[in-house]
Amino acid sequence: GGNAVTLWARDEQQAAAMQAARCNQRYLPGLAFAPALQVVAGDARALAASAELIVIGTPMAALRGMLQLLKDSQAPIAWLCKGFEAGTGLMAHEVCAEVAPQLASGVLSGPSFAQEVARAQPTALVAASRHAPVREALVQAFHGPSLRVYASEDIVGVEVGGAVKNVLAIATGLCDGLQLGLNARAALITRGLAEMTRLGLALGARTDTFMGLSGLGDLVLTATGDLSRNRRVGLLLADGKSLQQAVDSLGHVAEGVYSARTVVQRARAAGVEMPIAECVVALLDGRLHAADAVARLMEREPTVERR
Ligand SMILES: NC(=O)C1=CN([C@@H]2O[C@H](COP(=O)(O)OP(=O)(O)OC[C@H]3O[C@@H](n4cnc5c(N)ncnc54)[C@H](O)[C@@H]3O)[C@@H](O)[C@H]2O)C=CC1
Ligand SMILES: O=C(CO)COP(=O)(O)O
Repeated sequence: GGNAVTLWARDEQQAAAMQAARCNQRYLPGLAFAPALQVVAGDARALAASAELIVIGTPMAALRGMLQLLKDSQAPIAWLCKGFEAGTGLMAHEVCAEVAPQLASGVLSGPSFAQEVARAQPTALVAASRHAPVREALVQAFHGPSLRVYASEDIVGVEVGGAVKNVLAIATGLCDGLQLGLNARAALITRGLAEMTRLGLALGARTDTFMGLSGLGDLVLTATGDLSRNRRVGLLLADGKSLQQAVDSLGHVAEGVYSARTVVQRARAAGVEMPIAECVVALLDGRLHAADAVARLMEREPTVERR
């Protein structure tokens, strides 16, 4: 978008290699950096002091540490993480409220495989924050010819959508790997969306958010798109790989593996039924075989169709 961007990396050697090659060989090979992008390592706090907008692009597990590092920043700050924090079960904005409540913060989320965004393929995102200046800064910085950025005040809904769709993508990967059929996949996505919505409403989200980019949008993308790491975990498990083998063979983070338990724990605490997510956790824990998971879901009592 013509903005001057500084990419800070924690690994000095990696930063120097990217700056020299003008490319991220490991994650986005063959895609040249824009001239306005500079890659650095070193003192992140000092760098943040002169930033107009800060974006944290790490897995959920690193968010707390990054917020601690950047907690004195004056600039609006947003994260890209999709998950609930393992151990605490907190959403990203709740982690921020614990670590740095004074920050003007938010999340940029929605259906967006990094490879496609980097190739400037058309993509739509949602910038969610309770602070109007953060929403405005994100739209102004990222909205452009290949990226539409919609604003939302419903950060709870957007973060629940981003976390739960990863768990459901593992389920649909399993479903497709076991060749259960297209009907089964459509059923999983639809009833999964109902689970996501129920949890979101219990945590204070708005219903319409789940019909939006970070709900239905990201669920459809991740559950059906083979670029998804979470979907690939499901496919590998269906192929008989252990969870460790599946995670090792990805070489990238699959957030659903780490947030599935916390999603289910928060649902139980809120009195929300999430049978598909419960099956994913039982599968990941090795307490259930895939074939038994199918039977468990199909043998549930008949009920009315509702959220
Ligand atoms: N890759 C994708 O297509 C998309 C990813 N996301 C979300 O963005 C988040 C990050 O995903 P990826 O970039 O794919 O993950 P990744 O595993 O590639 O990690 C991103 C970067 O964070 C760095 N990092 C890890 N731990 C760190 C720490 N403690 N301190 C500083 N840096 C650290 C890694 O070295 C890496 O360079 C996840 O929550 C994911 O769900 C959201 C949309 C699309
Ligand atoms: O969140 C994503 C796309 O919106 C990326 O999904 P995976 O983490 O499953 O690759």
